[in-house]
Amino acid sequence: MSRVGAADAPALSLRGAGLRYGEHEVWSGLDLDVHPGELVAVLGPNGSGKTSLVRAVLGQQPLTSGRLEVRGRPPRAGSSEIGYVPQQRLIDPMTPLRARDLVRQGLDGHRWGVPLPSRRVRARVDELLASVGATAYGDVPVGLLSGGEQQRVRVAQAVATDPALLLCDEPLLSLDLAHQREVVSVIDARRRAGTAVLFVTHEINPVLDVVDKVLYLAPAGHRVGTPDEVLTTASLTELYGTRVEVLHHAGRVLIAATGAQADHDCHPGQALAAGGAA
Ligand SMILES: Nc1ncnc2c1ncn2[C@@H]1O[C@H](COP(=O)(O)OP(=O)(O)OP(=O)(O)O)[C@@H](O)[C@H]1O
Repeated sequence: MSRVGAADAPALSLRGAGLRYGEHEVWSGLDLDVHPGELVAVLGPNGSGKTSLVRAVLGQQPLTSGRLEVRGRPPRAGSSEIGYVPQQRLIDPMTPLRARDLVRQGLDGHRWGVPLPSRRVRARVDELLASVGATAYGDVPVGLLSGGEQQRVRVAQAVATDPALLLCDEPLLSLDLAHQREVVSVIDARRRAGTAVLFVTHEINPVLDVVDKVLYLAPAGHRVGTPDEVLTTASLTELYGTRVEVLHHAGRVLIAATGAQADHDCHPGQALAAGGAA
């Protein structure tokens, strides 16, 4: 995997970051850098704090300790330096917006004052639609598109301002394998062009070929490293505090929870079926 600018200053940096809600510590002591051209997957069971991390990066949730910086500055809600791809949720078929209108919102959403001339906007929207392979359905009402097509359009919307950091919050949920592959390849194209990507997911396998590092959040702590370092029986057994088996088969990672506590925390059926991150 060639990495564009791993030597450059990180687009996202966390140092000793911690978050708690009242007495409930979600995570603490988190150190993580995501450089331009890197893709970091955030994995972990339900309730491990993945969404809380996304909200912290978006500037919606203050840390309780440590530091979080986007391009060297504290995060700001609504920053054009962050592109956000939300969880896949089907858009109502009656929504009166075309795909290109949604993408245009990505351009206008951060902009104050004089609007861009409409010819330039149209050209930029066309370019963005083309970059995610959505030219053919740019004029189709977005609610009539398939889940995968909608997700491509959301990626185009998220990268409209050419953000330094692309934050993807379980963008593959409820997509079939073919659509998962397509959406991952669209996101990976941005990554290869130098965008830093933080990709929250329940399943590592759809992104295994493009991931540089993994942040695994778990009940007994967290770990950052390459997939080979983090997704091992020893490492996950330690993180869950109970026996977890990691198997590699046909280029996929299969995670099987065997202890009673892990059965509760890891959703082993999903993990075994989907090669998920427990
Ligand atoms: N605003 C809040 N106030 C209090 N507790 C919260 C708040 N938001 C989240 N939590 C708790 O913090 C923990 C982490 O939640 P979070 O939603 O970040 O986890 P998650 O890994 O995204 O979970 P899932 O995979 O189920 O979406 C959970 O125990 C949750 O109940």
